[in-house]
Amino acid sequence: MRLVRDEVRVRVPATSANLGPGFDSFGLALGVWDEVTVRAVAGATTVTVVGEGAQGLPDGEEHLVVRAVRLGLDAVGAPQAGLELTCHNAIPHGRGMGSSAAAVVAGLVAARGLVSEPESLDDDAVLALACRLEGHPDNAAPALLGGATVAWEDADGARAASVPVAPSLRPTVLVPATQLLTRTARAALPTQVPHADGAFNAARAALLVLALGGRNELLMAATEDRLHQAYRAEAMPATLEAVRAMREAGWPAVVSGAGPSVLVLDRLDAATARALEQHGWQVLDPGVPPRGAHLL
Ligand SMILES: Nc1ncnc2c1ncn2[C@@H]1O[C@H](COP(=O)(O)OP(=O)(O)OP(=O)(O)O)[C@@H](O)[C@H]1O
Ligand SMILES: N[C@@H](CCO)C(=O)O
Repeated sequence: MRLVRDEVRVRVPATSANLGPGFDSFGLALGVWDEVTVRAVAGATTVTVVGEGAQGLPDGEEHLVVRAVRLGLDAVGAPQAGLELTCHNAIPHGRGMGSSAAAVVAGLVAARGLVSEPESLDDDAVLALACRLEGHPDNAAPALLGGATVAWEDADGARAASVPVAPSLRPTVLVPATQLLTRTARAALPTQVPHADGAFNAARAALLVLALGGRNELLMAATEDRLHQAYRAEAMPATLEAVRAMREAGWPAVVSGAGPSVLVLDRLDAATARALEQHGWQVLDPGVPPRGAHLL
């Protein structure tokens, strides 16, 4: 395998995982995009970040996008090179909007763009590699494929299938100022859950497929969860309180990914959005891109 290009540019969307009952499996692409330019160079690896993460991210080999490019090149037997990265980041970090999965998917799609046989890094291969590096296919799948996805793992690794999304679905994301790392939110989960709660979530997750496809009257029931959100309340009390209040007012609100953002599977009216902004939430109306990460 050879490198056939010395520069590629990749766009990758934010994502929201879980969508309530689909813990570690459902995901939705959101129209907030990071853009990464990767150049293969003779010298040492350098990283320039503009926007989210401009301060505090590694600027060399430890940077997540660099690690993902290298993983992709190694996986197909392509030679490594020095890398010059420029990242224009819009996806907030540590907010439950899939920033780390986006970084990994961007690096792998960049590797696909650099090599002589890009088909050896097809979507199945990229998803499997993304999960080796980042762990969670529920964000990586919609970042790669766009739209809504269900991801699962079998003996061969991570797999994903797309779920039809009605054009009328207009999600809203409420983003707080504070961050919460996924590993902190996962540490709050129990090792076992009641059988009845498993059955409860299985029915809701099945309903969610219908609701995403346009059965809007099912959205409230389809976004109920007993497997993860309540367990995480102590780690993000304001988020769980916002979800509770929104649902009481009739909005299909859930914790976005591992939090602390809130995902509402509906478009808010202006007065509700204004009230939330006054309480410190940034209100996004990102849309659902039907296409995921791609080369520009
Ligand atoms: N674009 C990026 N470039 C490099 N590193 C990143 C990038 N985005 C995220 N990271 C790394 O991932 C960390 C955040 O990952 P984490 O999984 O905790 O949150 P998230 O991906 O934003 O949310 P979630 O997985 O719940 O949707 C950041 O602190 C940073 O170390
Ligand atoms: N399913 C994951 C999403 C975050 O990567 C979680 O809720 O922990």
